[in-house]
Amino acid sequence: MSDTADEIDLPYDEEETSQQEKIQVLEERLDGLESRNEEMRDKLLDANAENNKYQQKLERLTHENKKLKQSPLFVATVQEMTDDGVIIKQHGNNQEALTEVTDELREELDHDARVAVNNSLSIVKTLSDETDVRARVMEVTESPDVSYDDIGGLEEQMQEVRETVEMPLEKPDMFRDVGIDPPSGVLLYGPPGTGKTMLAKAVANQTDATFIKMAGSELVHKFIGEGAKLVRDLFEVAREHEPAVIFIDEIDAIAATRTESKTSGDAEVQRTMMQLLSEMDGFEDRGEIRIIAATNRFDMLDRAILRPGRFDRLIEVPKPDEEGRELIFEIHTRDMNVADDVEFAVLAAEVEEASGADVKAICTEAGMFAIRDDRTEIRMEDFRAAWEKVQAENDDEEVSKTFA
Ligand SMILES: Nc1ncnc2c1ncn2[C@@H]1O[C@H](COP(=O)(O)OP(=O)(O)OP(=O)(O)O)[C@@H](O)[C@H]1O
Repeated sequence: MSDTADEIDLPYDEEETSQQEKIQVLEERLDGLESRNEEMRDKLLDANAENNKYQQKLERLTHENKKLKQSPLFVATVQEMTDDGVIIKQHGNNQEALTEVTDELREELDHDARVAVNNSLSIVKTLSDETDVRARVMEVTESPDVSYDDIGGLEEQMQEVRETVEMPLEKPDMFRDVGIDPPSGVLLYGPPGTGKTMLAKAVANQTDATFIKMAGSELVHKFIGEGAKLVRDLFEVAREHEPAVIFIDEIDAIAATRTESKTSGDAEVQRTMMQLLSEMDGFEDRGEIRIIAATNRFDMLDRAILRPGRFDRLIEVPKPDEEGRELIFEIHTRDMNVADDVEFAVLAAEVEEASGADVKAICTEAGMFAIRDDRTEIRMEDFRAAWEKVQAENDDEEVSKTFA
């Protein structure tokens, strides 16, 4: 292609063509070039979008890869510092071991120091104090910013959570006067991304309670040997923060049906679950603490945790129906600049099988599509393209879970 005006090959004979003809020919050429330019620009945008998609995929896979490579650490306490190395005692199984350390690490260590060790019992890092581990697995929010208005399509579930968690916190006297015990624990079960965490946060917000969240999988997989102790800590932190709502996510990780195998991992899980049950059983005068647990794997739960006095109120949180999806679209687009032609009822019908979390992702992605197209208004086509993208991402996640 020519870069300078001198090099341009003119589509007419300079001498013989009239001025009028020249203008016409040049205008035609300009039109052609403009439309080519437009085409190239579209292609470039598509390529950029594609590039973005692969970039995101790459990031996700890199993250997944990193997660897979991180093996869990065990917690131990330093018993003795000897010339031959450091004697540590593992939590959980109380096994002692002699391990070598570098001079730098030795300086940081002391008798009774808590350390994290890897599979071969080498010290990986020192844990400064108890709150360190606590902070890693416990999320404490004085006042979560989710209200019932932010939840779409779970009317019945909201009603039930309000009766079983909110009422006992707000009107404990009523239960006493009537002479019944409020339900001990409430178990929310259903597919991922359907609003279980939101429900627990909203009830804490409504009752001005502190929201304390712990994920079952972190309890048993992050710091092996600490599970039971962390459960004790969890209830202690709740007592310190009354009124409080304890939310145990992925409870199946600590309360899965007992397996026959007696691996140390299983024993650890058992100990953690026993601690949870004993905290709940011995929690007669629970005061202003309510417990909500959540799971995506109801089928895997050990029935022991569902006995009366434990998680004895079960609430199913399903994927939203069409009406629910429409409400969730409305909630998540409250602050978005949506074009007049966008009809959430139509979209809700189209995004069959979408969870609440999917609908939220669609709204954010639709906004991204508008930005990419240099627009500030989000159109119907953006939402549709976003649904395609969210579906593709969900499929990718399924694949990486299968290979994990
Ligand atoms: N019913 C809903 N109404 C409004 N937003 C929702 C709803 N369900 C999910 N969402 C959106 O999806 C996000 C994830 O939902 P949430 O964490 O409550 O799901 P969950 O059921 O606890 O999922 P998981 O089982 O994966 O922990 C929320 O932050 C919210 O933005």
